[in-house]
Amino acid sequence: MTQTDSPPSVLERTAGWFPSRWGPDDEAGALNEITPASVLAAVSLVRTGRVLDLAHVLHADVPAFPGRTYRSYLTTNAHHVNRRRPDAGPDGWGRNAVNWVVEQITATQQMGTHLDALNHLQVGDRTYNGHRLADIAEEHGTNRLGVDTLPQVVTRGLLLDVAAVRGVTCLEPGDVVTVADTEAALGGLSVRPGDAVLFHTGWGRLWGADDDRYAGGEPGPGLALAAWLADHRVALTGCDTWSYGPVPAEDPAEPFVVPQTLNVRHGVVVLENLRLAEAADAGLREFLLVVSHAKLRGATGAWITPLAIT
Ligand SMILES: N[C@@H](CC(=O)c1ccccc1NC=O)C(=O)O
Repeated sequence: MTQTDSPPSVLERTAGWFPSRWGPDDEAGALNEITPASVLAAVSLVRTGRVLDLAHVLHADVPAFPGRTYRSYLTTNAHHVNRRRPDAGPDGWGRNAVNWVVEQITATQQMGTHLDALNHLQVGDRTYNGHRLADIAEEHGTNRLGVDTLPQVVTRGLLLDVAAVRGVTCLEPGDVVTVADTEAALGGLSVRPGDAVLFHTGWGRLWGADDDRYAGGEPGPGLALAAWLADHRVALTGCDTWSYGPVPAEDPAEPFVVPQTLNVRHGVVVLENLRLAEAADAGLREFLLVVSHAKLRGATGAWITPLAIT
């Protein structure tokens, strides 16, 4: 957009996007592509019994987008209170001296390894399936498209090692992952409806090693690849980066347009901050993927620990 262009209206920008292919009331988006038959096919990929954990550990200092926070406070008060109960022994409650500790967590969602719900991103005020934020916002979250409305995921996963295809340890911030990279990384494999396509860019190697660089930008799938993934009817996709798609964006006038288009237009669910280096180093390519998320009512996302099972 040059200074003389006026941006398209939300109506123009989203023309033809709603209702989604799964109907106006759908809240599952492209996760509808996962069927009992595709789950069975995915399960048949399990041969070795190896389980790879694709999540990072979450704590207060992990890299994140400004405004997102996670704090955890341990409370040990029960140790004191239990000793003062009428039936306490000298060391705790009861003859068995039971005590406990529990932490209080204050946090935004969108921290650590997580899944974005289809209410997280909008074009103007429009979400997936065209809902207006003004109509779905409640005190606690949204009354549609919250993460609790997304099905839990068991599907075929593909890990595409873009860093290896490019012959680098790590792509650079703003590097655009292309359809050609994807086809090269696929080798003989093909993408099927309902698949989860995960991209290893090497960026995740910075997590905990150079968090400022990690959070300062990222490589990622470009808009053409996002369209290709939607055409191939993938259910979900994710990267070893804090968002999804290149930052800086391909067109600086369109920040975060890749996850925005995947969510709002195509209903494709995005996973972020995946821990993929170990899996890439192990040569992981095609596997059973299990992604279960906490059913937080109306929330914009949820922590996940994706499991790749071979
Ligand atoms: N989901 C993360 C990071 C992210 O992806 C993001 C951050 C700011 C604006 C748009 C984002 N796109 C989400 O898919 C977050 O919202 O903090």
